[in-house]
Amino acid sequence: ALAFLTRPRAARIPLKGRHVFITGGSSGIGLALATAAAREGARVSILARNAARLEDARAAIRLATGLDVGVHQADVRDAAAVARALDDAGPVDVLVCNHGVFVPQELEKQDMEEVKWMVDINLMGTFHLIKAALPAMKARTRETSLPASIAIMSSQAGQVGVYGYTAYSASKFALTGLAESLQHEVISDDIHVSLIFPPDTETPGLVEEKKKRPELTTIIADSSGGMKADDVAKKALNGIKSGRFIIPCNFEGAMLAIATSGLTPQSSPLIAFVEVIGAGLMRFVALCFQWNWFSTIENWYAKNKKHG
Ligand SMILES: NC(=O)C1=CN([C@@H]2O[C@H](COP(=O)(O)OP(=O)(O)OC[C@H]3O[C@@H](n4cnc5c(N)ncnc54)[C@H](OP(=O)(O)O)[C@@H]3O)[C@@H](O)[C@H]2O)C=CC1
Ligand SMILES: CCCCCCCCCCCCCCCC(=O)[C@@H](N)CO
Repeated sequence: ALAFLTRPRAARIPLKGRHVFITGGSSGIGLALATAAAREGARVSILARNAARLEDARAAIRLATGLDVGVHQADVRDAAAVARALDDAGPVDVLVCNHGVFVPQELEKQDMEEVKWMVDINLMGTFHLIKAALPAMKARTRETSLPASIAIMSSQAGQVGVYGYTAYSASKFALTGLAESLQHEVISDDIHVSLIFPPDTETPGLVEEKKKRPELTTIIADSSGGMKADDVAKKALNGIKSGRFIIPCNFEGAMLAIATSGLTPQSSPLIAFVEVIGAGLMRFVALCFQWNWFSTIENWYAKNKKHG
């Protein structure tokens, strides 16, 4: 019955010879994705703000793969600059909206400027990219009769709210609403939307984040095992190629995906089966995690005498 029910229908999205456009491709997970996609024979373009870091990334990818990637300098907050970059790059087959910023802080202590900055880049930047890329992507799937992909980098903090991440989690949860609605709108063009949910991942961004991260944020985030950027990139590309809507990256991520499966699209009958069977059990496991997190917060505040 699930094999009949699951929608959208399963797809195989080839990468070889196709144009993969990756934002935030100059660092961390984006750089790992660009390198892996180039290795798979894709034509890769990367976009970021800092020109020097883009050139360093291009050199690193050439060193690792012997292949050249296209670089585009733009701020995703600037819709016109994003449109120009996509125009220069040419029609895209696989759009990876990976750029992102994160500064954890209790909302009470965080400036509204910083909240807006995270939402503008993580959420509005993704809107700018999709708006600019979509017309040419649609024309291209009609032309080539090959399925295309729009992949969006979320985070496990986009599946569950975490102490210190009010702004960041809000920006990432919002991407789920965007992605679910968008999948309805683009399925008839054979475009498959993916949401990627990594745990803490060793990147230059994480090194910066850890300098400021509240202790409780780190304790709760440590509930999920850390990963290397190359491993996240591998999981992400496999998920994109299989046209998966939800792409978890580690074991905790697989549990989170079941616990939060709700009304998400699902093209795999096998995973749908695990979701149907696992839902009740994973809700129980989730309650145990929340019990543990609230106990930790309570004890931490008791110890540090920081009651509001
Ligand atoms: N590392 C982690 O622990 C996790 C990361 N993620 C998500 O993965 C993604 C990548 O993270 P990570 O690799 O750690 O990040 P890094 O900080 O290492 O890299 C971020 C990339 O995004 C680019 N970028 C940032 N702001 C903009 C902007 N306004 N316009 C264009 N490009 C921009 C950066 O280039 P430049 O600064 O030059 O613009 C850089 O290439 C993010 O969306 C993040 O939220 C999710 C879960 C865990
Ligand atoms: C049903 C049972 C579920 C059990 C597992 C729960 C684990 C949740 C941990 C949340 C971790 C959030 C990490 C955010 C990383 C990130 O995005 C920042 N580093 C910024 O980039």
